[in-house]
Amino acid sequence: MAALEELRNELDEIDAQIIRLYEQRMKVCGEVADFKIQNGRKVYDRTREQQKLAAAAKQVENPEYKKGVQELFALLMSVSRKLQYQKLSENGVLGKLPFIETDRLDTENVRIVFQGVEGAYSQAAMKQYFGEDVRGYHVHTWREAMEAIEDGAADFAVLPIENSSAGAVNEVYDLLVEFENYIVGETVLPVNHVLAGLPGSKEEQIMKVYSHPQGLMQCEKYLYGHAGMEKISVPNTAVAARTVVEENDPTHAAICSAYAAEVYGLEILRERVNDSSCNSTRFIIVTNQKIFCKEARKISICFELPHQSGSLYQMLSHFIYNDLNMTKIESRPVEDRPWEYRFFVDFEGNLADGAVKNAIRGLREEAKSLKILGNY
Ligand SMILES: O=C(O)C(=O)C[C@]1(C(=O)O)C=C[C@@H](O)C=C1
Repeated sequence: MAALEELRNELDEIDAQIIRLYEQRMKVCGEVADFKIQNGRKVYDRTREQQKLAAAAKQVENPEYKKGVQELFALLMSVSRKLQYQKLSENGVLGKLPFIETDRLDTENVRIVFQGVEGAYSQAAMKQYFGEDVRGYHVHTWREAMEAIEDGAADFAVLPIENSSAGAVNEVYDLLVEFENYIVGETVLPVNHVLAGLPGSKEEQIMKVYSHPQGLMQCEKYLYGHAGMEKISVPNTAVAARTVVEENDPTHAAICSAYAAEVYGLEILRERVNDSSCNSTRFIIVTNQKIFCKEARKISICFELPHQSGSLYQMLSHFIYNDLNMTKIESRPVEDRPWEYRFFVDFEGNLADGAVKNAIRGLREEAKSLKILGNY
């Protein structure tokens, strides 16, 4: 058997050839890009790539290596596309993104809509972002808040998108796809729930607990330890507090904020019933204009992918090759297409950055549909 040193020398020689061939290949890819710039052709050619992968597999003698060769070529073509998009970007043919850059958000004399009633966490988030004196009003559902923005009845909506312990607020993700509204800001609100009941009632007496499903989820451990408490979902934590007052029953309580308890004249029976001591909710600020601020640092997009092996991997390569830091990925089922998914990705960057334009161009060509949800 050959010594390791010898085998390594052999590998070094093979690798030197691969490197030379790689350089030759990339040089030709650069020429392909020049041709495409001149002739207005798209960088990504799915049919050609599929043919290439099939042809490469055919040329492999040892069947055990077929898969590896295909993976290698998929990667080579992905790197080739990155180089080509870079060239397109340098030649100014990447086209403008349909978003207008602004110095800062105009938040003077604006009207804000939030879901819930007086005392809702969304209201607290609104005040945290826009200030105590902001003009806000509430609606019953997140959909109504989105409609108010689309119709121009309000300038901004404040919607919860994610909780640190219960995860994504799925319905809001779906509404972002359905409506032509865009994210322009975000704010993270620490969420400390209390158990609140009628004045004079006691924690031991409580048989029914009202809250938003997310509120119940965030207090699962506490509720598990109090098995006698029946959990009842209502549209909002502040609605839960109001319901307790309306029902006027000392065995009923709400999981809500201390502020909601105060607004509805309830007594706090137990502080901090949330499982996590750092429980917090991220709220997004939504408007109907396609705008982004100069100093915006996060981009949210969503896309659907062709139902085929490796398509997500290829999409994600656009972040890697453009050095963009992806901070979050979520998936949601696509309506009426069982087992197909839409992906929601957050990544760091500004829509005016070359690397971002480059990545979005690539993503747009490869995805079945791509929507930029906002830069904030
Ligand atoms: O043939 C092309 O049109 C190319 O751009 C070259 C190439 C490759 O690297 O082989 C790269 C991107 C296309 O999607 C297909 C193939």
